[in-house]
Amino acid sequence: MRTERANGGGNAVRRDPKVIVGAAIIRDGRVLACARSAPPEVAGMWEFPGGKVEPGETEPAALARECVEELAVRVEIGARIGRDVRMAHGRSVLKVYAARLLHDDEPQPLEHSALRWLSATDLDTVTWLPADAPIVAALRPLLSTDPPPR
Ligand SMILES: Nc1nc2c([nH]c(=O)n2[C@H]2C[C@H](O)[C@@H](COP(=O)(O)OP(=O)(O)OP(=O)(O)O)O2)c(=O)[nH]1
Repeated sequence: MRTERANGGGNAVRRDPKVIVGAAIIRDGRVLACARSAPPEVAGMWEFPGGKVEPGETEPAALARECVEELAVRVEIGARIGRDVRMAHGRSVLKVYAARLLHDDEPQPLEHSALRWLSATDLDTVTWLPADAPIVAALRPLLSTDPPPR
């Protein structure tokens, strides 16, 4: 969907919403949650790794790039999780994809203040960014309800 806004001459111009992609990296029935370190308004809230899709970039390519930049991991991108989530009064849209780690890469918190692997029963123990709520709900059935391995 596109949004309409008037330009300086009073004509309507169409502007596509900015696409933000997130990766729900799942390993052993747990999803990787990342605590934002900035900006201050959302620091300490949890999200899926990802970011803005750059011009000319596909959504999976953007996710692969962001996972290297933020976590130093290589990932395979899978199916969409949940629906498109409109943010910022429709100026941006969040799209989350399932992902799995490749080559036994281990995520490093290069840009986040903390990382956690969450099972279905752990999902509500962190405060997610508000836009992530429908994604978290859609993710829950895909995760383990088992207690963590000892
Ligand atoms: N990565 C990510 N961003 C999310 C999620 N949920 C959510 O509301 N957002 C919002 C927070 C930010 O306003 C925006 C993503 O911006 P960002 O700053 O992480 O993106 P980026 O890495 O491309 O940013 P930049 O370096 O270009 O500034 O989307 C989520 O689960 N993952």
